[in-house]
Amino acid sequence: MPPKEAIVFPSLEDDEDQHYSFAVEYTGPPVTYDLPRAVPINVEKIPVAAVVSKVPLHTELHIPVVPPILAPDRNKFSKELLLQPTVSPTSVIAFEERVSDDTNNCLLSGELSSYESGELVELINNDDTSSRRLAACSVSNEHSSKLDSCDSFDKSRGSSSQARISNDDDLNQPDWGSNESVLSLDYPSSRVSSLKTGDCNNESNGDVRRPQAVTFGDIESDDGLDEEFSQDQVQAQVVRVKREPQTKGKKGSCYRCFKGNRFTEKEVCIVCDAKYCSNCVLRAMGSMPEGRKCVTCIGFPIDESKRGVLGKFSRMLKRLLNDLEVRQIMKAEKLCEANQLPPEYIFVNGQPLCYEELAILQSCPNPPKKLKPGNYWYDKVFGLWGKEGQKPSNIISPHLNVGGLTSDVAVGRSSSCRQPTLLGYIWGKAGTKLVCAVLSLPVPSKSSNPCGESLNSVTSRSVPDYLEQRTLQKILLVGSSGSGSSIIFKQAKILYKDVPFSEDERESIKLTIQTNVYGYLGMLLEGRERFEEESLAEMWKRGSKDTEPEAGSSDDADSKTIYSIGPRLKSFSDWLLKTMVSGNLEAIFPAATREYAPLVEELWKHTAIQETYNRRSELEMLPSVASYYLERVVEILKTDYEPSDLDILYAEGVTSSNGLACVDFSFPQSSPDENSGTADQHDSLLRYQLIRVQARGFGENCKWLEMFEDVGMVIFCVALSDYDQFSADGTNKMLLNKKFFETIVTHPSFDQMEFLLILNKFDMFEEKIERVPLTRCEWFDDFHPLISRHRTNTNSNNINNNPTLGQLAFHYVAVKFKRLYSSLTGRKLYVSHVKGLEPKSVDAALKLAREILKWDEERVNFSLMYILRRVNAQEKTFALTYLEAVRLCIKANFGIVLGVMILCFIRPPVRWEVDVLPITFIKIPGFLANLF
Ligand SMILES: Nc1nc2c(ncn2[C@@H]2O[C@H](COP(=O)(O)OP(=O)(O)OP(=O)(O)O)[C@@H](O)[C@H]2O)c(=O)[nH]1
Ligand SMILES: [Mg+2]
Repeated sequence: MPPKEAIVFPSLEDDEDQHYSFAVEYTGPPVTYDLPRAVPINVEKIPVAAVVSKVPLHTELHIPVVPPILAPDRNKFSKELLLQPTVSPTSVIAFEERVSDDTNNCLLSGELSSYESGELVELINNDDTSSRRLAACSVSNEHSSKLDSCDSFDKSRGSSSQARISNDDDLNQPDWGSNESVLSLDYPSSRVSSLKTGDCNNESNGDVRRPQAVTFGDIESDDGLDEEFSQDQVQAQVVRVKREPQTKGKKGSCYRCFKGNRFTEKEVCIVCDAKYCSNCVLRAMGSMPEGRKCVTCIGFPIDESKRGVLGKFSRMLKRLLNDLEVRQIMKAEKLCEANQLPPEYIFVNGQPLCYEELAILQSCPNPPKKLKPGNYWYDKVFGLWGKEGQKPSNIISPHLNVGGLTSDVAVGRSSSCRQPTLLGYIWGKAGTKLVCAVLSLPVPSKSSNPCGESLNSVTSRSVPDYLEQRTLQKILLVGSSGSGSSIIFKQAKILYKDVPFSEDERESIKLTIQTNVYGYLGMLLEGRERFEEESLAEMWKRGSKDTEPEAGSSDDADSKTIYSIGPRLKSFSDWLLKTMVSGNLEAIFPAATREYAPLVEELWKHTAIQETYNRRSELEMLPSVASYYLERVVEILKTDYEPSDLDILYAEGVTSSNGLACVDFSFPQSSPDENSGTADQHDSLLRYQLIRVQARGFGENCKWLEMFEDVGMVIFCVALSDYDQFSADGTNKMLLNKKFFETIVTHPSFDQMEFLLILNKFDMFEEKIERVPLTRCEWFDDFHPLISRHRTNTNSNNINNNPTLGQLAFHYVAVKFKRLYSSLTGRKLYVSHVKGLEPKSVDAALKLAREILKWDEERVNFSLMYILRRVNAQEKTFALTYLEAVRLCIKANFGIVLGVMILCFIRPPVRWEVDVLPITFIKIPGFLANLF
């Protein structure tokens, strides 16, 4: 019997007929009737002292003092079933089960006092994610004695039980109470009050043959049990026993119907390895709240050999269930608490981990990959990680407070990997890279860089900074609200990431989209009301003018227009508008999608809404993307809706509006037919990081801007279509953009920084400029384009011969910004027009950003890396200062000549001149420079 089922019974040699009750886990077939529920309590939060029954307290009576039960040490105990003393031989009073898992609410608890023997009780976990069924049973003294002597229970340890039932004779226990009192421990008094104390004490009660006394072994009490809880014993307890299947037929057959052979397709329980055929699997596994487990295995830890299959569905499940169900089950299987890796299975430097340590390990920037139970060694200084007795398998984040030994000992286990700290950050060095490649040794990822940070001196730290810059180029994307920065960010994800959005992201984006769609619907309903009022007013006006209202025509008929809806839809519409106004739209999800889908469908198909939708251009609040979703409103508001990449791209509110979002990517290699060379291949190896921050995210006076001074360039995003828009205080939005642009480009953090201005929403701009003059914005009041008479096609792309008005206006706006930038910084601004909704357009703009970075790099590349390779550690400080001066000169557009002059004037060591000067005049191709 596994320890969790250990039940403690008193020795009752003296009374063979005595009956006692206890709770065991119910393992029979599913029951058809509703089970009474035992409500959980969280004992951690309610330290409860013992409740003493209403015994007449004699002065000489010695009442045992029971300390409050503290939270169990989760490392010490796996599972224990605690039995409270029974009062009546045929009823169970109370029990509780401790489950050692990684939650704080690890206590299951219930009360069986009112249940008959054999009756089932559903035991609910505190977080309501799992429940257990227990049967109240009664056993004879004989059986209880057997249970008492059961192997799995080591009475002397006292650890498997919190409460022990005893008879009068067993008085050699130190803190046993009076033979007249009944105590209950770690149980709220309110609940304990259900104990029929009278029953316990009243000897005249026929049910009670003998008064009972209880003693309690507190988990962490210091009442002499400490020695008993030796470390070894505690460790012994955490060995989890593999659960055996309930039934087993002939070899290869289904464990439930006993049909089939080993070739029959079967689904396997990840706990007990029971195999079920497709006819039985759903019956045997139920709704699978913890994935593929028999109903009776729910709550049990998985068989560790099956960890690899967690979350990987079988073809059988896919056939039996729909996609959504399979995904939910797989998600639960991977993420539910019961299936998480038990920390005590992982030994690091000889010591088992505790929950906190495992959490640290798994959440560090560079965690071990595919962590499995076993013995590992970990070098805290270098972050080397490997299986005990083997070479390092990868480099994880260093300085994690996990495992037993210091790094010295750990390194001793694999001395070949030990490196003196004096070497500094060695991973960037070509030699190290080569050695690692030859010996198949792991190399730390860039994210595990803290290692380098903490080890290096100030001078040597600059070296990897240069190298780092060359491998991960950071690009800051900024723009004021509505400029389209988040759409560009999302486009980058979709364009350059293999998996742009994770399952979880998609799930939350789905809710966002559905909320948005309700919002758009609300705007339509608002518009409908307005249009209805307008047409009614018009009707009445016309009616009073043209004809007298016909005698007998009802008021109702008069007050109907194409925008009118029936009372039922009207009340739904009123409710939705009210919810929107109160800002509670999010609160009605996800129930809304289920409950209101039919109403939404009816509403959408109604002529009144369709007519309103036809006039959507008049609804100012309705964003242009709204129609994309409203066309598919019925499909989107269904529960099984799965957003496509395009849906996500168009969705508003997906990237946090004031927060920071970043994505790492490489530009994919161009297709073979495109003109690609070695440089292009090289580019696909370079990593870029796009960091998107919205204006609000910089805080007051852009105080957080300093955080981004290590970026390689800034992309500033402006919506071209803002020129005729005004903010709430009446300021033109283009002027607000201009002001924000000035703040950013003149910020000291971005001194000498390259800027690319993206003039976004070019599609809207081209369309709008035909209707609304650009001069609507006072900054553009001198825009007087010469328009060719031969201009026939407004969308012509032939910008040189016959530019469209939109193109002319774009150039004008671009020049305005360029002049502004030049006047503020004395530098050149790069500008690109973009249609944010078109991937190609965004791709072109981001590739332009890459080119700008490259030009910038190449200008600086001439000698820096070359010099750095040649100097020794002492010369490094001087070298770096020197090179920085050259770099700044070049960057500041003083030109190469000046850079070289400085090289000559400052007179670096002679051998540098010999090495460097000749190369300074040779442009090192980007890919060569990156090898250094
Ligand atoms: N027609 C058109 N719409 C665009 C374009 N770029 C963005 N939009 C839409 O403009 C709206 C605002 O774009 P976002 O990318 O969310 O703007 P933002 O800079 O993130 O601003 P906030 O969302 O306010 O933080 C969205 O509805 C986009 O779909 C474009 O080039 N053309
Ligand atoms: Mg946005």
